[in-house]
Amino acid sequence: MTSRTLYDKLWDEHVVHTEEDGTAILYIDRHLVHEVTSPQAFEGLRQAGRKVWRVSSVVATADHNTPTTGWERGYDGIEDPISKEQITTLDANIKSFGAAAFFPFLSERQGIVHVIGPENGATLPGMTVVCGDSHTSTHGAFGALAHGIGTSEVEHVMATQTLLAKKAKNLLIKVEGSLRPGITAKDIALAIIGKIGTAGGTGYTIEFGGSAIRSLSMEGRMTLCNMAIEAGARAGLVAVDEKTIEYVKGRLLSPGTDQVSGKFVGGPEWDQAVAYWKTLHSDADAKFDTVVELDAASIVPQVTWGTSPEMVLGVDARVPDPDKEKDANKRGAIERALVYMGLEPNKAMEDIHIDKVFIGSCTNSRIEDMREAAAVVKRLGQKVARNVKLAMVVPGSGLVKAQAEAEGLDKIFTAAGFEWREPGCSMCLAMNADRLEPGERCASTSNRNFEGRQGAGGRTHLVSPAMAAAAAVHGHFVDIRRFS
Ligand SMILES: CC(C)[C@H](C(=O)O)[C@@H](O)C(=O)O
Ligand code: SF4
Repeated sequence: MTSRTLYDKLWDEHVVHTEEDGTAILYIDRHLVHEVTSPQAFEGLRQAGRKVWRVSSVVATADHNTPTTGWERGYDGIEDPISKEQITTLDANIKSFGAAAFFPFLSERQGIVHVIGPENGATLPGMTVVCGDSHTSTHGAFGALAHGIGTSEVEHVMATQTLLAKKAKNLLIKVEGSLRPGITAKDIALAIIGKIGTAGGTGYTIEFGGSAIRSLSMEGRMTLCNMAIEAGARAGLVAVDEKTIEYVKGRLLSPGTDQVSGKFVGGPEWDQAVAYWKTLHSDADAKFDTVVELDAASIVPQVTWGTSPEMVLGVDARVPDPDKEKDANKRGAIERALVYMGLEPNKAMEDIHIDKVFIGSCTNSRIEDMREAAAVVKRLGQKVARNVKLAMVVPGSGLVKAQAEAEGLDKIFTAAGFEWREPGCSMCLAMNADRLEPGERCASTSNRNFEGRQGAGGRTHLVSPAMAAAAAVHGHFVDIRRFS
């Protein structure tokens, strides 16, 4: 057999039929569902008198609209009536259509869909994973073919367990060498987008490879694949290795987990799965359509200065000067971004003062992110700076929250003046009570810095959790390498 990339293997394993023009029908193994993109899909099924084709493929949670405070008041704590309706509609839909697992608002395992999927073993290597959400690329960290779909496709998958798709091209992004102290997966992701641009991955499935990627934890790999979509690719992938298998072992829905005790017991199903998972890597001589290489040691802490993730520089740089840009289109884009962001050309990134800090989102709200941010706060030993009106830490799920609390991380945050919130998408996007006011500037660990993303007129700077924590304490961006 000819050599294949990991993407080729996953594709071949799931393709049911291919038309002459390349349109294919893909079988879908896992369907993750949240409250924003599912109501119309369920309504469509209802109107057509259809059922969900494979209920056991559905795992659902509420995340975008859930409040991050006031949980003691239960559903009454959801102030916004539209948010409340979305959340209760999901409850009702899952009740009538069913699911393999549902982690509703207020439940212990509730959280951001891209955090709870892997955490509960709903995401497994070799699966096709879809969700009506662009950051479904996150799950590719497990060697799963995972991408976001639209609401009409959500209904299509529910009705047929398949998706119409066209095969993308193969792009290998190879990051070799060792990261410098203080540099994280978030910095790799932003550095990649800075290099290839937000359209660099368009039409491709990206496989992230190289020694620096292999050295990343599963959390780091998820951060990286999460942002594949911001690089223009619908899916990102990392090959399966021992870390992948170790992470999956003993998770709620993983094979080999005893459903009564919730403990790992193993058995033939697990052994067979592991044997298959070990084949989930690109063959040594597999051909990629494009290869991009980065040197890990050259990556510095990244901070976005503009209104697109590709408008990013090292924290040791200065805000770009449009007058130095020869290309008229690029110059115009820089000028517009600087006006929106309220920034002067040539200002040192370290001199940018902030009003709010948001540590959370499906990019950076896992336990490792909480640990990294808390470690910085602890090391600096100071409180949140006076000019910072609000610094909030929002764990990605109830389980992350519980784990962080068991480790005492919440105490480190609250003692320093951070707010420790309930899990959800929170201030990543303005769909719930957490948002920026017009003109407010935020150091955010999320993945999008578009105009108005965190609230109308809000100004977002994307950074790693460590950089966000350091910025909270100093009141402006600082080079985390000085404390690492
Ligand atoms: C609400 C949802 C459809 C959206 C997405 O697709 O990504 C959101 O999660 C986002 O991050 O913008
Ligand atoms: S945390 Fe942000 S990016 Fe992730 S799913 Fe929620 S809104 Fe989308």
